[in-house]
Amino acid sequence: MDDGSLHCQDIRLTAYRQGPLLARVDAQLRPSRVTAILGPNGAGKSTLLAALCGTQSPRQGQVLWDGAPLAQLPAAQRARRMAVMHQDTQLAFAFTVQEVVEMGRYPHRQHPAPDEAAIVQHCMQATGVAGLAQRALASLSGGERARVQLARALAQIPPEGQAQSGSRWLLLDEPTAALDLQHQHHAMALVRERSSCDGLGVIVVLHDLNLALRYADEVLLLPGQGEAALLGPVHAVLTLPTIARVWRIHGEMQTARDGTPQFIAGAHCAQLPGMDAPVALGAV
Ligand SMILES: Nc1ncnc2c1ncn2[C@@H]1O[C@H](COP(=O)(O)OP(=O)(O)OP(=O)(O)O)[C@@H](O)[C@H]1O
Repeated sequence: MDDGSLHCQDIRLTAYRQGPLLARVDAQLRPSRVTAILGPNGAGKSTLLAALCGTQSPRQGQVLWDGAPLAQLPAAQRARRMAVMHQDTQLAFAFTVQEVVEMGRYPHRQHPAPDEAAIVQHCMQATGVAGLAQRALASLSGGERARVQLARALAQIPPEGQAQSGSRWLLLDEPTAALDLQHQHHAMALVRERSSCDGLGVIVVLHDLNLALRYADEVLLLPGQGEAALLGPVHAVLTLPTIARVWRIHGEMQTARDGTPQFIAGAHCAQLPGMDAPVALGAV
C-alpha cells in the first residue's frame, strides 16, 4: 500500500559503485517523522542520502517513493516535493543570501505560491539569517552558510495542502556540523516542528548521538563493514551495547531534566582500527 514512504528496497551500498560493500539497507522511512542516519565515518551515510534523493543509483536495489521507483520520477517533479541540503555546498557566483534562499523556490516557478516573497522571508527568519539577506554568501562564516542552505531547503518544500499529492521530504547531510550549540538545537527543533506539525518527512545524517536522542523519532543505523542497516525507534536502537559495538565508546545514559536520555562517553574506548594504541578519553 502507498503510505508515502521512501522505501529502500534491498539496497547494496558500495563506495562509488566499484568499491567494497558499505551497507545493506532494507528499510521503510515514513513521513511525519524525523529519521536520523547514524554510523561511523565512511559507513555510507552520504552515499545512502545520494541514493534517497536520486543523484546516485545504488549498485543493487532501488528506492521506491510513494510505491513507485524514484528513478522514474522526473527530476523537476521530485524537486517540488524533496529538498536536499548537502555538506558545505559551494556556489560559483557571488549570490546574496536572499538570492540563495530564493533558489529554493525555483522548482515552483511555473506555479508560484501567492506569497513567494513571504515564504523566503519566513525561512530566513526561522533560521536566523534575515539580517544577512543582502550579504554575499561567500562572505559568511561556515555556520552562517549552513543556516542559509537550511533556509533554502526549507523554502523549497511547500506546506501541507499546497503541494501536489504525495509525501514531502527534507534530506539533510550533517546540517549541524558547523553550527554552535544554540543553533544546533534551534535547527533540529525547527525541522522537528516541520515534521510533526506539517507532516514533512525529515531524514538527517548526524554524528551527535545526543541530538538524535533528543530530536529523532527513528534511527537508521549503518554499522559499517557491509553490515545490514538497522531501523527502529531511537531509544531502542541507541543502546549502550550498540554504541560500544559500533563506535567503540563505552559510556552511560543519563536522563536530562526533561526526561530525554543523553549519552555520556566513558573513560576509555577500545582500540580503533588502524591505530597502534587505545585512545584515552578524559574522565567524566
Ligand atoms: N568521491 C569519492 N570517490 C571515491 N570514493 C568515495 C568518494 N566519496 C566517498 N567515497 C567513499 O565512499 C565511502 C562512503 O562514504 P560516505 O561519504 O558515504 O560515508 P559517510 O558515512 O557519510 O562518512 P562521514 O561520516 O565521514 O561523512 C567511503 O569509504 C569513502 O571513502
